Amino acid sequence: ACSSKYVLSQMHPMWQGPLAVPGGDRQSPIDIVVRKSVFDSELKPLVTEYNPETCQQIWNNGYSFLVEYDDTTDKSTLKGGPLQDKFRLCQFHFHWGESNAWGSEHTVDRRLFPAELHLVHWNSDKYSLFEEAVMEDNGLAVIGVFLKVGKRHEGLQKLVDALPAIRHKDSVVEFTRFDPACLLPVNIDDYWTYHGSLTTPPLTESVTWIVMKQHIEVSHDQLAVFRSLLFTSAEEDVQKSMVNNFRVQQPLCGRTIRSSFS
Ligand SMILES: NS(=O)(=O)c1ccc(S(=O)(=O)NCc2cccs2)s1
Ligand SMILES: [Zn+2]
Repeated sequence: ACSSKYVLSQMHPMWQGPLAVPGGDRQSPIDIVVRKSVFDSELKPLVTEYNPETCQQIWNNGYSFLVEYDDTTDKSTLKGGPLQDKFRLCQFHFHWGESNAWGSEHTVDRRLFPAELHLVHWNSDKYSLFEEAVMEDNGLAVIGVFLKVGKRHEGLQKLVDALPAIRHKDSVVEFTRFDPACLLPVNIDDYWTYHGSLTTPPLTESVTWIVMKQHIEVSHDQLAVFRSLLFTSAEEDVQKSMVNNFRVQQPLCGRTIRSSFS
């Protein structure tokens, strides 16, 4: 539906359906067909400068859980790679399945991963607020990292231990001194990049996606704690497990996916 002319309810509970956006021809997520990606030697290495002191809170927004950073100054930033400007980290979150067989939003040659991390940044050279940047063409940059089930991720455990306190939608707890760099793979020089959108409402087509080729490993038990979260708030009488919070894949619509590696 590259030029769909309709949009279903933006409050579609699970956005699982073919939630289309008027004229949406650069929607996310997509399948990354490796042999169709184009090596671009002009792509630079990514430069992340994250300051753990800007970490503020962790909360359940009813779609995922988010770790939010103070983005009132350029303290935690991303530049380089495909980016012309400096981008400020505002939050990171994950998408995962009810089983280890699926859960990621992007796929690589149709391969699904059990989960996917998104580090969300906005263009602080051009805009003064995230809310502005989210509506603009080159407003956002999101780093995607695939998760595989294997050995325990020591850096992730601090975050896993905070999850029981935010089981219900709209619960929030203070969360400080967390360095998101510990969640990046060893090699961040190899990535795919393409122009796409947010994968949840408002679905705006303002994202430069940077999807890492190398995954990180987390343990089965760590991922099980993600699944203990709930979509529903404490007041609701029917509680629903927060699982399968990924969007269905969207048409490429002729877009080119570039790779930083040959
Ligand atoms: N999956 S994604 O990175 O394309 C984003 C979608 C919406 C985002 S948001 O920054 O507007 N926050 C709201 C959020 C909703 C769900 C998780 S976060 S980020
Ligand atoms: Zn996401």
